[in-house]
Amino acid sequence: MRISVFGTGYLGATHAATLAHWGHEVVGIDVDPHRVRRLAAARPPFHEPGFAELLTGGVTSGRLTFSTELDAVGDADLHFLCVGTPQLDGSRAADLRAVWSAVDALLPRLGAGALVVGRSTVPVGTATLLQQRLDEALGAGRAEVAWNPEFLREAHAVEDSLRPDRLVVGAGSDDAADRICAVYAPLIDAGVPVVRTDPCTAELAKSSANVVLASRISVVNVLAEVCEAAGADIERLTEVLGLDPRIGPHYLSPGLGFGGGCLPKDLRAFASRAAELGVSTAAQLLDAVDEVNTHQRHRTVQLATDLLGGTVRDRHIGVLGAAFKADSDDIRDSPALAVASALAAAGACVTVHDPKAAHHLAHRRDLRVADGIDSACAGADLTMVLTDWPAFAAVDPAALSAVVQRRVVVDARLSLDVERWRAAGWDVRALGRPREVSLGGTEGSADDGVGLADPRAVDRDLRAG
Ligand SMILES: NC(=O)c1ccc[n+]([C@@H]2O[C@H](COP(=O)([O-])OP(=O)(O)OC[C@H]3O[C@@H](n4cnc5c(N)ncnc54)[C@H](O)[C@@H]3O)[C@@H](O)[C@H]2O)c1
Ligand SMILES: O=c1ccn([C@@H]2O[C@H](COP(=O)(O)OP(=O)(O)O[C@H]3O[C@H](CO)[C@@H](O)[C@H](O)[C@H]3O)[C@@H](O)[C@H]2O)c(=O)[nH]1
Repeated sequence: MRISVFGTGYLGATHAATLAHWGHEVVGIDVDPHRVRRLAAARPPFHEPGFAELLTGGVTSGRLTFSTELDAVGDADLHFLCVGTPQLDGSRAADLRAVWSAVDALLPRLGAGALVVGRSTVPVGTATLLQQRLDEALGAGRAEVAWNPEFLREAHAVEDSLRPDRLVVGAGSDDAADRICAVYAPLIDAGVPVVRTDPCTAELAKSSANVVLASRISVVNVLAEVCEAAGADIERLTEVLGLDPRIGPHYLSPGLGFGGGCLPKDLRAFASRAAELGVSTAAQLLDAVDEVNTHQRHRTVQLATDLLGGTVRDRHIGVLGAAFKADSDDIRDSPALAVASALAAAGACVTVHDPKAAHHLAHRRDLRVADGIDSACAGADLTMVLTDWPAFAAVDPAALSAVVQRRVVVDARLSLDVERWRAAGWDVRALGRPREVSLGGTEGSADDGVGLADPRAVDRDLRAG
């Protein structure tokens, strides 16, 4: 099948390469010439495990091309929309300008029977408006709009594309639904469940999933705060919750909360659209989810401040992580970066290390960037693990003791082996974990031996000099 893919970001580039892998002839269209040049040369513009191989396979087969030129769409008669739908400036709503612009660009190229298939995450009702636009411009029945949302996770984009757990096909006609299903024949033959529905339900299927996921994280983080206040342990608590088959063990990790290019903006766009539709209770619930999420960032900054005796000014903080999650270089709405930035704004000397996202920080004047864990933490009064990279969990705390000023770590992703770190003399703090007085304290560490488990002790220490 000859297919065009509009937008070649995390979603579109992965989708285009996956389609070519299945044998389709695919052209990826993007307005960003730099991105297109890289992709055409089989050089991934972002970090995504397995993507380089998939891209190279497609480009070298000749089935996968990229262009900024609309004429490259050629005689493709199925067009996927994978452009960005970020949050609109000054509003919670989604910014759909890229969607409209891609459709306007496509209009003169749509022959009779053309099918435009949305894959971007959009507010419910978008497909209906796009269909109206096509009908007005081309005449009713000439071209059809359908929605086929994508559920891939960054860091797992390739495996999620090659082996999704469901396909949602939202089309107004059986013909359109059949043509979309034909694109995914290898998946359907392999038994991936397909839900055929109308475009509105398909649009909602995607945004609703992200609303549920975001809400689940905020619920867990509320439970973590209660655990902390009550002296209970959130990790044992989520273990118990996960054993209930109605809840399940996945997506229950407490900590710094959700970020990225999807959950935060999709949550807000959903609330905004629901309000437009007159459903005000959605915003009541989802604003609370959003507030709880932001609260995790404030709590983490506050914890750092407390551990440094009430002020972070001129204190050295080694931050491990800038990406919004492990195995990604994406820093969109990254909780890690939000915390690092807030601490720098409060006067701390913040040095950040991230295995893949550091290139995004080159222009930042408020943050120093280190190319390794040791250099990020050299002389640190406080170490903070803000992204769940396995490399951070694998750090040898005894070895790190030699480079830091004080052995105090904030484990904002609850990813460290607490006993091991405590055995090496570290004071380990995490949102949701009971505040244990560290047995080894910081005695014998590179600092002056003041037990940092008690913020008042730090305060005394810092005031003393
Ligand atoms: N990132 C994910 O994991 C993921 C997963 C599922 C769904 N989504 C959804 O997919 C959409 C894209 O997300 P993303 O993360 O890939 O965004 P992105 O910012 O990485 O990529 C968007 C791309 O669209 C291009 N673009 C903008 N206007 C265009 C136009 N008129 N014509 C052609 N290209 C244009 C941009 O230059 C950019 O390369 C969003 O709606 C998002 O919510 C993303
Ligand atoms: O138990 C958890 C799980 C995740 N997170 C955080 O939540 C955010 C989002 O994580 P994840 O969902 O794994 O990554 P995304 O790539 O943003 O994927 C989400 O957003 C995509 C874009 O819409 C959807 O396609 C996916 O299905 C949906 O999981 C990250 O900051 C994670 O650190 C937690 O705090 N606790």
